[in-house]
Amino acid sequence: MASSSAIASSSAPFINKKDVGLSAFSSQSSFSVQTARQRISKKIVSVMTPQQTQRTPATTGSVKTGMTMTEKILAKASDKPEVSPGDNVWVNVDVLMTHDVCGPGSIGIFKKEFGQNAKVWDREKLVIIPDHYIFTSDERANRNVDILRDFCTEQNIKYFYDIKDLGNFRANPDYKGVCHVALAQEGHCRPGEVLLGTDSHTCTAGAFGQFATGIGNTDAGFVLGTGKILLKVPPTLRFVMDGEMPDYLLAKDLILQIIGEISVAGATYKAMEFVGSTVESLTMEERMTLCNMVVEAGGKNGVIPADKTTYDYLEGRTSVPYEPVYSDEGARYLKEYRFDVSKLEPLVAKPHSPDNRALARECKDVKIDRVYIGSCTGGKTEDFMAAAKVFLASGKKVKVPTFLVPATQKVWMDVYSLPVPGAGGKTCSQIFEEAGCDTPASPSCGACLGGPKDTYARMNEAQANYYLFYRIIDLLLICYRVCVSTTNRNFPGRMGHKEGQIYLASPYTAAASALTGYVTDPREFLQ
Ligand SMILES: CC(C)[C@H](C(=O)O)[C@@H](O)C(=O)O
Repeated sequence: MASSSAIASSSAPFINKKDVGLSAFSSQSSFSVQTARQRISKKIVSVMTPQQTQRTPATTGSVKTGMTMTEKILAKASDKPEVSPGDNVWVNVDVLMTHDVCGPGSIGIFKKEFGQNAKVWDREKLVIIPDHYIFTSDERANRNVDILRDFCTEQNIKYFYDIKDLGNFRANPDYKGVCHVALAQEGHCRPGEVLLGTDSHTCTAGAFGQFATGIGNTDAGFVLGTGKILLKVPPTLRFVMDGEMPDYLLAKDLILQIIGEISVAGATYKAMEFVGSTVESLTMEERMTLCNMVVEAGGKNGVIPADKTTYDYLEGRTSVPYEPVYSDEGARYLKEYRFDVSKLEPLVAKPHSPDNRALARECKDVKIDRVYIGSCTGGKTEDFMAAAKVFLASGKKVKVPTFLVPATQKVWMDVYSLPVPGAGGKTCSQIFEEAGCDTPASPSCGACLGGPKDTYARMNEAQANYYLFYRIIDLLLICYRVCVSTTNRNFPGRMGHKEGQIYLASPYTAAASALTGYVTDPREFLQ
């Protein structure tokens, strides 16, 4: 048994480190440093100093430490009464998702380690979603989908969202599109569970009050064989967002605000818990946008407590019983940030980093040559509704090519069928057509991460045959290789062209920018 002093010295540094991060806006909120200090000292009282060797009732094992919801989910999944940040625990996995880019590699590792005839641990807990490089003639990309299909047949996998006819996605009723959006729509995201995926944006599912994180192919190969993973429990950062959300802001602005504040490394291997009245007011799709980009701050997972909004969304989508968990009153947070959302303004992340934050209104001098609306971050039904709202309010036509890539087949249907509020029954697709946008494309990850050369809306580089000619054109036009995009990453080369400049923005800001031809604050059209 560990001595009391050992417990004290291992616990104390974590608690002593607890401090409160003040956002640029928190000084205007009701939050006070004094309150934070009082809370910290309350915590320290319950920790034994190294001199206290004798046990007193307050320090016996009968007193449970408060846990965050991330810790609670991991405790439950590892059959432990309690876990603490830094603990390494074997976790039982509820759902493993993989796609066409990482599935074949994960399957290869599974077969190598567990044998050619091995069976996956649970044919109903594996979800396979081709979504990345789908509408392409690239043979290796096509082969990846074939490998997934063969594996699913061999293993009798229950949830495989296949696509065979690339010429007409609608001829493939099982095909969904972007995995993170499809997982939610198909009821695979459930409060209190552990969802892993071979994709960094698997953190999106934290919006459902579950532990969701991306893993590599090797880990996925192991999960395929055992249904387990060894995880280090992350400490939690708490983001309290209060205040009424102005009607020119979207969740994308909130997460760009946070990443700009804490940097792309600010949450490395940490859980990011989002709470507060603003978060409670967000729809599920907006909550997904918030959690989707935690990985752009290095976060291990993002998480939002489940509530009525969550349960309503899940109604009819899943029949699997689930058990939501909530952070304890006395849970330990590494740091707390507070935001008064009513004071925030529309933002962009300038090239080439998601933390390169700027106010959209201060980037008016940035001329653009295209707009891209799509991806797991910004290609959901509500993202298209938001863009349509701006086009409708302006009554104008776009000035640059505007590419629309619905995340999933359901989003595509919504774009063509749901009436946009206040538009006299018009659908998004009608409004987009009137505004002069490109016709909504087949659902997939599209050009969010470049993809093969023939990917729709990819920012392409000069072709080899005409290299010199195109290189000269490229150099002449270089200042116009600029895209405003609702996606999540703007690293060099991310959407294809290695000299491309990507400004990450909300669907409001993207649509406003399409109408002017430069980075534009949506208030120009929404007020
Ligand atoms: C292809 C995949 C491994 C990658 C990821 O993990 O995020 C992609 O989805 C991305 O957005 O960059």
